[in-house]
Amino acid sequence: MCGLVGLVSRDNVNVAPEIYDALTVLQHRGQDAAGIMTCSRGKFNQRKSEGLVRDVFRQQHMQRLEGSMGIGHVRYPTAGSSGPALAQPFYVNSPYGIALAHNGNLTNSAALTRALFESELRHLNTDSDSEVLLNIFAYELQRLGKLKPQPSDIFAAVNSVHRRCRGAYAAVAMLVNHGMVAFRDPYGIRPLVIGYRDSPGGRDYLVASESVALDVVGFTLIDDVAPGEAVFVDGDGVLHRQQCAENPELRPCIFEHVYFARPDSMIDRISVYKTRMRQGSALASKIQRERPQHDIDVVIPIPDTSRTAGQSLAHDLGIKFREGFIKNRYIGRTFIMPGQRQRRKSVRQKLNPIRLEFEGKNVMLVDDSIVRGTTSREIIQMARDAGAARVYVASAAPPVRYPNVYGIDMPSAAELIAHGRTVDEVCAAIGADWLVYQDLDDLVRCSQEGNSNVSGFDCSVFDGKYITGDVDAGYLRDLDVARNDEARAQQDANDPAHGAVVGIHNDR
Ligand SMILES: O=P(O)(O)OC[C@H]1O[C@H](OP(=O)(O)OP(=O)(O)O)[C@H](O)[C@@H]1O
Ligand SMILES: NC(=O)CC[C@H](N)C(=O)O
Ligand SMILES: [Mg+2]
Repeated sequence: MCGLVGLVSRDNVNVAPEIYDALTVLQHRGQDAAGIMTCSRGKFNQRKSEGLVRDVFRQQHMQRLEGSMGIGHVRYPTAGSSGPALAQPFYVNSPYGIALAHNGNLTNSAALTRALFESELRHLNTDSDSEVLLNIFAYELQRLGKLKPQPSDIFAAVNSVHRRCRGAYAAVAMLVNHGMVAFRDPYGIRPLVIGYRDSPGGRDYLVASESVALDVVGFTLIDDVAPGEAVFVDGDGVLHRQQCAENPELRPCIFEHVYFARPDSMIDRISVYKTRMRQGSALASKIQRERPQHDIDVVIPIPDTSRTAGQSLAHDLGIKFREGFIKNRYIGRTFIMPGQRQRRKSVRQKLNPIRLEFEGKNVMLVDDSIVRGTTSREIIQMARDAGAARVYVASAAPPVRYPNVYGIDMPSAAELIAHGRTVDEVCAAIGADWLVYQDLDDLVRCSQEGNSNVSGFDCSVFDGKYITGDVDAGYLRDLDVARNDEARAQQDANDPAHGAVVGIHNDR
């Protein structure tokens, strides 16, 4: 999952500091690389590199990032290699000069790459699907041949993107002298919002992956960008919106509600926080139904994400809720780290038990999800080492059994602990005394209660049904071979530099 931001201001100010602030609250969506591009006096300025937002941008970079229009990105790789060359935004010089930032994952980037190369005579310098998306958009805009593109031209190009690209894409692009456009795939798999702020020079617009980014820089939410819709802020600062897909149908990724998004975000008018509270309540009902005579003494969340669901679970069960694990606030999210060794080590560095909450007690540990099982395995052992009598585990999401192809880095079924295992087998594999999972119907209901107009969600990691209809066994096999942990470690060993940043000057 990546995070993106785009800002156009009518004031004659540099927007880079605000983009920086917005990226810091989207950091949970991607920890590998970060970048900002701005536009001033008909030129792009850029800084992008591997690392966290706070490490990538120094004062000298911020000074160079001049301009009242800009876009930014935090990356969590799901396609291509890691490394500086794949940090975003991406740039093409023609037409107009376009920079683009993307959250999601294209499922037909191999076919599109061939078409771009063989028929459209375009060069791609990386193996990033986001560079593919940018070039498809650029090619479709160039074909229209306008010296000054009108909103209808921008929307026509987005329509062509929808016809050609498959998979998940929320994107923001900036066109030198002509404005900023943001669009969301026809299923709205990844989130995207737009907000405004009135400044002395007129109305400013901000698009972002999550509404928290609007909050932190003082913008008011206008709306979610609808599935298939494009929003375009032209060179005069006027906002245009248009539906650009033939059959849009909102099917947002439910894993955003489970894990990815911040609880203080609203996605498709659904409060992530309230949804997680409902998840805890639904889980409590299941426990009461299935084990009315349980002997749980205390409910302990595995920080951070499960704290919200853990509270309502404990409340509804009428059991004490205790913070039994303290999180080292300087360690990032472990699940989105590359490589299993780093993930396992980080769990130990990140969480430390408070012994007295465990000694002699039957503890129910709550997590939002169990994916590879890295966290639960370690945590259960830590709870036992801290003296717990019995260790029960509850997951606010159902078993994760299928790979994700829409922007979450779970490419390999074999790496998922619940793949091909029954609940009892997972329970044994993680070393718990009892394991209870949320039912998928309940999970969907918890999200839907926030907005009954959302008639369905992409639940592919739980049910193996891929909403874009183009993901078959062959695709999943190829993805597994190319991107499982071992394959990527091998790629890193073969090409540690992952290529150089080609395009715009990006000094250190
Ligand atoms: O089964 P696993 O493969 O370990 O993945 C699942 C775990 O990873 C995530 O935590 P993470 O540390 O990434 O972030 P958090 O602090 O937001 O909970 C998630 O919240 C689970 O705890
Ligand atoms: N998680 C994402 O949204 C990733 C975006 C893009 N597929 C990349 O790998 O850079
Ligand atoms: Mg966690």
